[in-house]
Amino acid sequence: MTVGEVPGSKSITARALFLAACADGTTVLRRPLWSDDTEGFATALSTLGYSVDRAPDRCVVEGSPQGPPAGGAEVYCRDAGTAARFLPTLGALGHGTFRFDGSAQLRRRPIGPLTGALRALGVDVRHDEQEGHLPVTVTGAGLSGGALTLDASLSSQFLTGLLLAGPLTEKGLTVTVTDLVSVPYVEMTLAMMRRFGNDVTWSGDTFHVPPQPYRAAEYAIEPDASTASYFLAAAALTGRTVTVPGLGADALQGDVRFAKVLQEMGADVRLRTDSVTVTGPERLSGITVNMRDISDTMPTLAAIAPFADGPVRIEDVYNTRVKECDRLDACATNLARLGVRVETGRDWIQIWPGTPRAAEIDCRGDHRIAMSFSVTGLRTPGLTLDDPGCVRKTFPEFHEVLGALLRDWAAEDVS
Ligand SMILES: O=C(O)C1=C[C@@H](OP(=O)(O)O)[C@@H](O)[C@H](O)C1
Ligand SMILES: C=C(OP(=O)(O)O)C(=O)O
Repeated sequence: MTVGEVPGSKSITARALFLAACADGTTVLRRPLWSDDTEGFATALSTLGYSVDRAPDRCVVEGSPQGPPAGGAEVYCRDAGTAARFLPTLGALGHGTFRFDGSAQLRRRPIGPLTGALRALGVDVRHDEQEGHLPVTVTGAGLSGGALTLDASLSSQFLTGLLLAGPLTEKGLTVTVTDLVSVPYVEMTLAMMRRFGNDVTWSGDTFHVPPQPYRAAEYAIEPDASTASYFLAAAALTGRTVTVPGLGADALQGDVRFAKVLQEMGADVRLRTDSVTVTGPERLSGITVNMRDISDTMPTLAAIAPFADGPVRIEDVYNTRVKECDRLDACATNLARLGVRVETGRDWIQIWPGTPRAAEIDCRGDHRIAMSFSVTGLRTPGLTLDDPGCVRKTFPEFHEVLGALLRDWAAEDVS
């Protein structure tokens, strides 16, 4: 069964919008994601004075290499970590006072390493309420650049925000990281900067970004690999076959490696250059896996783990505690509600085989908890979600697409 409706990558759409805004000329993005996060990102760019023309299957952006055309703005980042961690650097490149705020959920998430880095570069940054959190006011006067040290152990997005802005600084930017999570997202940033004409050098812990204009581009956005994980997990759990076209071994997104995790658990996985197919085994096997690089798929694995024939242990995912919610705690609490044995530590979770019973999932407003446990629901009659709508952050049509897949499977069984 082919899932043709996996929408565009959130992370690629956000970077492409940023790069388009910084480029000299007009950029056309093909098949961007339109969801709460990326609509918020595009709206934020409009608020910053950029011309952004949105259509369902494309987006046209007029770049402004001098920084935001607006001489000041109030930018609302909604729930989006990408907007909160990328856009303040645009404010710093601009001229005027730029205030960034977000939802209560986003305000709880850390931003201090990024604002500390901007201060180290001489930018006037003020946390308006709580140090290290939104709302934040950036008084931009252009960025001269220079060298700084960054702790990216809680989020790689701090580094991406700085790298993306680096080419538009006067002297360029040198960033040395003391720790770094989610490395594939940084590789994605560098690959996309390259497509827009900039070459970052990365050696050991240090990234050097030369001052260099970005060139506008025509850019096609891949389907979202984290979103695909729910459909691949659904196949793995039910013994069915799912193919996601447009996403394969050549993908920019590290989360495509989730298919390899399913393979290690016994699924039959075909990872071609531009598609991935998963066929579920009779029974998944238990596994111990380090998900530091692909931690957005930790809840997907946790949600199918009870159906494996042995314990599933997921390690090195501390920073999932500072995502849309504390995801280690949310997974553990919800699995326990389903009657499944589970234990967590600072940066790990272990789940034992069990037979989940009917319960309501406490989504905590987190799209990934809602989508992951919807997959558990495929083998748990009576499982419900307290907040199904929270999927709007990255995939507003999730429940409809999953429902259509189930109807196709039922039709297959009849014929
Ligand atoms: O740069 C990005 O687009 C992202 C990086 C990751 O965050 P962290 O670096 O905070 O782990 C990921 O979880 C998030 O969904 C998107
Ligand atoms: C962590 C996530 O989002 P962000 O950090 O971009 O808000 C996510 O989508 O799982």
